[in-house]
Amino acid sequence: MSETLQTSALSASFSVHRPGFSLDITIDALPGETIAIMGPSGAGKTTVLGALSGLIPIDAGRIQLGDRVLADREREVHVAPSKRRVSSLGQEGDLFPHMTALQNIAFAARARGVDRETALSEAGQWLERIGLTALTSNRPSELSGGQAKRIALVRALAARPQLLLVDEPLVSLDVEAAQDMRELITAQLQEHPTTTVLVSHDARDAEQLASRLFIVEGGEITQAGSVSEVLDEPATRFVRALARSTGRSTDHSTVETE
Ligand SMILES: Nc1ncnc2c1ncn2[C@@H]1O[C@H](COP(=O)(O)OP(=O)(O)OP(=O)(O)O)[C@@H](O)[C@H]1O
Repeated sequence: MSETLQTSALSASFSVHRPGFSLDITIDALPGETIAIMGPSGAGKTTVLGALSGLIPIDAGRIQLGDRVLADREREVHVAPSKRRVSSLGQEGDLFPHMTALQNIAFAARARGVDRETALSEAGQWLERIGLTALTSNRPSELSGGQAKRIALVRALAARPQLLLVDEPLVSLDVEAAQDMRELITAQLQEHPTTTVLVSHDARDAEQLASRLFIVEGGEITQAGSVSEVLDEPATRFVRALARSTGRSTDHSTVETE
C-alpha cells in the first residue's frame, strides 16, 4: 500500500483568546514532517491542536494546509473539522466502542469515500501490518491499552489525512509498550509520510519522532528549532528541565548556588 506523497505543508499563525488566557503562535511543518509541541501544563498545547482540527475557532490569523486555507479570521473562513482532512489520535485512542477493531479501521477508510468491501479489505491489511490480525473481531473493551492505541493509530492513518494530530499517544503505557508504540509510529509514518503535529510531556517522544520542537509557554512560542538544537541550548527554565530529563547536562547554563 505504499503511495505517492499526498500530505501537505502546514503553515499556521493564529490567536485564541479566552478570559485569563491568550494563545498567539506561529508554527509550520514541511510535507511529511513531524513537529513536536511541548510546554508546561496549561501552556496552550491542546488549544493549538483544537485550532488545527477546527474544534476551536481562532480569533485572529490564518491556518493553511497545502493550498487549502482551513481558517482565516479576516476573511471569515472556518472549514468544518470533518472537511479538513485532519485526523486526530488522542490520549484514549477514541475507538468506537460498539465496533470491532476491523470495523473501526474500515470506518476511517470509508470516510475517504471508498466502498465497503475495499474499506474492509484495507482494514484487514492494516491489522496484518501491525501484527494484530488475531484481534480483528475484538471490540475496544476486549483490547489492552497498548493494542487499542496501535489500532487507533492505523485508524487515523487509514483516513489518509493531510495532517495528523497526536496528543500524548503514550500516556498510560508502560515503558516497554511506550517504546513499541514509538517504533510503530516511526515505521508507519515512514511508510505513509503524513505531516504530523505531536503534543507530549515526554522529551523522548520529540527526540525519537520529531525533527523540530516548538516550546509553548503561557500561550507563546518561547523557543523553536531542531529537537537537538532546542534541548542542547535551552533558553528557558522549562526547557532546561526538559533537557535534563533526557540526560543532558545543563550545568554550563546555570549558576549553581549552594
Ligand atoms: N474549554 C475551555 N474553556 C475555558 N478555558 C479553557 C478551556 N480549555 C482550556 N482552557 C484554559 O486554556 C488554557 C490552555 O489550556 P490547554 O488545555 O490548551 O493547555 P495544555 O498546554 O494542553 O495543558 P495540559 O498539558 O495540562 O493538557 C489553560 O489556562 C486552560 O485552563
